[in-house]
Amino acid sequence: MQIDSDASDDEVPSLVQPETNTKVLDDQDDEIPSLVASSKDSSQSKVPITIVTGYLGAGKTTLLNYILTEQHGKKIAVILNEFGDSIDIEKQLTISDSNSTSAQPAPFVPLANGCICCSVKDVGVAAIENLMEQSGLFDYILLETTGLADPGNIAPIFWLDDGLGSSIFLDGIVTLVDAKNVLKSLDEGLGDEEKIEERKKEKHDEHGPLLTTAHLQISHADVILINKTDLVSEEELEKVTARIRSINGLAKIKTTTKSQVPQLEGLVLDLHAYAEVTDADLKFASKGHSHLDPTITTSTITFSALSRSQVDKFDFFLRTILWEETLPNNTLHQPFEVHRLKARIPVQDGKMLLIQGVRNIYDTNESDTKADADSNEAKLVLIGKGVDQAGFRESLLATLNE
Ligand SMILES: Nc1nc2c(ncn2[C@@H]2O[C@H](COP(=O)(O)OP(=O)(O)OP(=O)(O)O)[C@@H](O)[C@H]2O)c(=O)[nH]1
Ligand SMILES: [Zn+2]
Repeated sequence: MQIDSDASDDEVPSLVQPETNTKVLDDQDDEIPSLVASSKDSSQSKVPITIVTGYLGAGKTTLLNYILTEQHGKKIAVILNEFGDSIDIEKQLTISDSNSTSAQPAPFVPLANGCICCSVKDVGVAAIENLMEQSGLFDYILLETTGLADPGNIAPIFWLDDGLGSSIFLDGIVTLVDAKNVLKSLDEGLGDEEKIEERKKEKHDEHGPLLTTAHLQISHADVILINKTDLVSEEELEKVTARIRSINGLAKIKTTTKSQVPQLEGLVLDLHAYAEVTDADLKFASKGHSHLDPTITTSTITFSALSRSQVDKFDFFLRTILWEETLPNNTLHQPFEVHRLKARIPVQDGKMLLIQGVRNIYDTNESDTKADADSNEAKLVLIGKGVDQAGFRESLLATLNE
């Protein structure tokens, strides 16, 4: 089954071949799922969306096909998305905001296992809104982005409380990488002097190796599937895994062949990656993995529980690093760029601050969660460029003790 045409960019791909659809039907004669709204109140509940990203040919479509034929008890809307960069998305958002009723209805193709497919070739976000008007038809959205998409531009659209986020919530980002080609893609930011000079001008980026799309897709991921394991040796696979782990210390990493994930729950569906900040995740990231990649690293800053009066100071620190890309109380730092951020910060009055961030957006929740006896320590995990410089911790401590 093919639901995406890789060869052609201006043709709406045919989503499901009829014979495949029939075959799936045959497999489950006794249980034909209905497309009627489930018993829970779907007008109230938000629908989770998982963004599936990955470099050209990494196996995204293969993964979606696999999910569409697996039994998972969910009615999944699959969206093949062709919006590439932030400019396009913003344009589409504006169009669909002012004119959402006239958005072309996307063609839906119901599948026997309860999935529905929808092609969103050019309409982008408008089609998702159109989908939402039919909520009740499905209870999960999977969005396949094009090979060159930067998930850092897409994620905030679905994470924010206003706008589209009101009916959809971002469950997480799954990045597929091609085990055979990913190291080459990551190294593209290093070589070719002329190209680097050119891109430096474009990006106003004067320091260090350049970010590649592969870096962006790995640094923003909550789950990384290293696919095409059949094409590499065990040693190569270990090398790839270590390099990816050094970039993103927070993500779950699994290896797959033909995108066959061992289980969908927790690896593709229901990741809760933007809802939870677990102690286990942060502890894992804090173990201090090797710095194998010169461009992006994961860095953990640990410090003591905050007093109530330091909570605002911590927030000031976050605003300054995320919005101004500078370190407060430190004028000598190297440039940096934060892609992903998670923190668990105990406050002395017994509360716990749970913080999530993607690029320059962050969200702080104060919970009654008690700190574990062995981890009354505050942890801030940062993934990005230049986040491992010592200046981060010094700046944070100076700001907290002002
Ligand atoms: N050898 C091998 N081939 C694979 C594997 N997974 C997928 N492929 C093949 O790789 C090619 C690309 O897979 P797709 O699933 O179309 O990749 P994609 O990420 O959707 O690609 P784009 O849409 O072009 O970005 C197809 O021919 C797949 O059959 C794998 O684990 N091993
Ligand atoms: Zn594809």
